[in-house]
Amino acid sequence: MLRFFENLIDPYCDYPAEDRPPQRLFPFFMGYSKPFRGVFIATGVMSIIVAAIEVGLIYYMGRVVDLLEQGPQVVWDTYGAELIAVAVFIVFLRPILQGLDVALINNAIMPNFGTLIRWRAHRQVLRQSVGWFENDFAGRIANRIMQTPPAAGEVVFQTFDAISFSLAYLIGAAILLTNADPRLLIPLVIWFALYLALSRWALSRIGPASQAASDARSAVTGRVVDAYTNIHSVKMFAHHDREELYAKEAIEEARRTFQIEQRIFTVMDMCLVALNGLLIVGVVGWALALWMQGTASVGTVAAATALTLRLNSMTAWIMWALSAFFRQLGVVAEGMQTIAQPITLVDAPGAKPLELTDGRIELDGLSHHYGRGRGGLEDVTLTIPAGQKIGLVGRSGAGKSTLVKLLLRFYDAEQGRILIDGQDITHVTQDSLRRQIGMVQQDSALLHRSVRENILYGRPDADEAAIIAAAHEAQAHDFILDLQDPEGNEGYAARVGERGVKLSGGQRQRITLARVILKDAPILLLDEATSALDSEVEAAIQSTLYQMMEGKTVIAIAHRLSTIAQMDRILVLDEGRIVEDGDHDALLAQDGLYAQFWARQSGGFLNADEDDTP
Ligand SMILES: Nc1ncnc2c1ncn2[C@@H]1O[C@H](COP(=O)(O)OP(=O)(O)OP(=O)(O)O)[C@@H](O)[C@H]1O
Repeated sequence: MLRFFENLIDPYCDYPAEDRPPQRLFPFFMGYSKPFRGVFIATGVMSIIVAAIEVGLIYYMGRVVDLLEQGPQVVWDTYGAELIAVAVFIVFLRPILQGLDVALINNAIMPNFGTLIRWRAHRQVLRQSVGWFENDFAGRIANRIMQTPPAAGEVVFQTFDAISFSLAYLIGAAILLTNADPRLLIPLVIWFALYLALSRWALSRIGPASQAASDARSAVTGRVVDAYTNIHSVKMFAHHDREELYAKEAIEEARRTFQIEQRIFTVMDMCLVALNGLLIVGVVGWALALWMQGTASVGTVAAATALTLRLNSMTAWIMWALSAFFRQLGVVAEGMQTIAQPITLVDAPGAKPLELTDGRIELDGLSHHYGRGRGGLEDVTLTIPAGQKIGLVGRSGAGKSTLVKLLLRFYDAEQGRILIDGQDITHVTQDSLRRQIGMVQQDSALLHRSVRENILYGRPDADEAAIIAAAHEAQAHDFILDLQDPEGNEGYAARVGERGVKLSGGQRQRITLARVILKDAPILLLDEATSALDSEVEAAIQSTLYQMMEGKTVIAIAHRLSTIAQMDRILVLDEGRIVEDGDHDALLAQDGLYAQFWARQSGGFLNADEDDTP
């Protein structure tokens, strides 16, 4: 039966992905929880019914006390049927109604609400640009994705479990006291006013305090994960102490912000106990006084006492629930800093897929400085005819990788445009653009999955024979067969470790090469594609690469000039500008930067950090 409630909402149901999600908490929350609206309403109604039953029971207890005055025989003869009906209600109907309420909260809302938020948040974040990820810690982003859904779930839970229930209970209590004697309402109203004032005081502080505490916790995760992912650097430079200190700063900040949050709770708890004391003395004392004057029955005193004692235990719970509500709202607000960020690099409205006919690339006045006013690329204008093979050289930081990343639209160029076969790349869909481009990078990180899955990333529908053929071409097949991971998976099924750390740099590079071979895209970008290989493997791969380049437009970045000397055309970049353009012989004859690089290479390496300005 509970499965019915569990399946009431599909957390993975379709929804329009928003490039600019609402920036304010309430609209954001409402937007995310749209599929739950019906269930929320049903739960709210059920909570009110359950609270009404609770108040009704107390009222009935008072009535029973009053009835007892009439003697056993009269009570049984006159009210026997009524008592049996109430008993049947309490034993059978009440558990069903309360069970419905609990099942809606526990089974329909709780597991699905957090899942929905986590799923949508992850999808939203995954759509962010490369630049967006470069500006934050992966650990902090992950932490927000992880801690926001349970916090949002808690907010909803408290709303229905505590807040709506207690409101309904309070109203019921007021009605009951008024019925018994309207004067009994006075202490309740005074108490409620003071209680509201206390809540306001506490809640105005809890929200910001918990947001700060949550922010500090995310910062701890960011720093800690940063150290773990860069554990090689930490060990190599023997920087344990520094890393400890770096993390400790964040941990201490988390402690400090948590302390501030906890202070509010302590003060709040103390005030609450005092307030409740007032309530008990006020209502029960007044009821007793009324009874002494003969204007209230014993039953009224009993019901008023039971009600206040119940309110007394409930207020602590409500206050706790309210503070949990606002504390978790603070966590959600903090998570929104990541989840609700607008996606700045999006497909243009009505963008069509890139239609690649020849593979001609044009750069028109392209400038990009990563928002800093310098560095990157400076006014690059260039036409690469279809099928031309370009070698791109220049010192470190000259802007070579920037050019390649702009071509892939990892960033939107600050000025100028890029056309592929006459189509501006900002006007076509990003997916179609990247599908037409194969890229092998200098820093070839792999996904922590099997070798097979990593190679398949290039073309998910490829069959086993195609995977193996690609691995053969990339000179990777033999070493892949020897791989084994700690779980005992071997060969193509072996997992490669986070970012591929369990493989050598050359092995990683060959697997990324295999996946680009499998992808077989008409435009090929090679950013130091063979930099991690020994010369024997590199020689073998060079011939594969030349085969791969057949009929494709290619841009290859290399510091080892021998690997690009045979390209159709070589471009020299310096401080973001193209300063030389021609084939190997022409550039040598020009006797400029390229000739200097070539002359300085011993065994084919460009000493890129030296100042070799002509
Ligand atoms: N994500 C980024 N944010 C800000 N600045 C960046 C970013 N990436 C690169 N840069 C800056 O842009 C300039 C060009 O960098 P780029 O990576 O394009 O150089 P490169 O020629 O490829 O260097 P290398 O040969 O060392 O790979 C550098 O000054 C670099 O600091």
